[in-house]
Amino acid sequence: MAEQLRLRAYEEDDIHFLHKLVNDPAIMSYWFEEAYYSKSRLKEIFEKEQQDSSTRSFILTNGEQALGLVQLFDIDFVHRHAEYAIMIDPAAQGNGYAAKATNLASDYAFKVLNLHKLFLYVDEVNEKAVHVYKKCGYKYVATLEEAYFVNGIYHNAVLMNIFKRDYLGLN
Ligand SMILES: CC(=O)SCCNC(=O)CCNC(=O)[C@H](O)C(C)(C)COP(=O)(O)OP(=O)(O)OC[C@H]1O[C@@H](n2cnc3c(N)ncnc32)[C@H](O)[C@@H]1OP(=O)(O)O
Repeated sequence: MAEQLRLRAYEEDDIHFLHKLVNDPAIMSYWFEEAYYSKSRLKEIFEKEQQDSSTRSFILTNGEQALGLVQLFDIDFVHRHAEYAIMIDPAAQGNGYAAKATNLASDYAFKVLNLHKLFLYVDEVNEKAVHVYKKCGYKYVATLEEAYFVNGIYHNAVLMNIFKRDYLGLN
């Protein structure tokens, strides 16, 4: 089947898919989070999100197949910015999906939500992710020294951002 990547709303049924990813330390260490999520906690978070206009959680799909999770969160409709994050199922990694998903999220943020800016924090050692973000137009802003404690040591985080005018070539 030809590749048909899209983002769709994260549904309650996706908890089973997500449960595997958010309990994987190889993923969650790069989200600066503990890989410790029960299904009931994920259900609570899901239900809270349904009442919360500041988050958009998407499942990246190819046809019916779930490939990963993409989030726009802390969406601020006054200042018109949001934070971006992504995780791809390890079974689906290495296929170039991350840049496509990141561009789909930027499309949504800038063309649907009319945001002005997206930003993200990425572990300095996560070179693959940094490469993807640069490829998608994110620019380096600053390094936050020893911002997150991961696997026994403090890691520097890199703050990156992208503006709507640059993404859409409106300059
Ligand atoms: C703001 C945040 O969300 S930061 C946290 C990001 N999430 C994570 O790190 C969680 C765990 N990791 C993942 O989920 C995934 O590995 C992701 C999302 C980081 C990347 O998705 P993948 O499917 O692995 O990568 P994908 O195949 O799409 O692209 C990888 C790109 O990086 C390049 N790459 C791979 N390794 C490296 C490296 N060590 N240094 C630089 N570039 C690299 C590849 O060549 C490819 O680039 P190209 O398309 O220009 O050739």
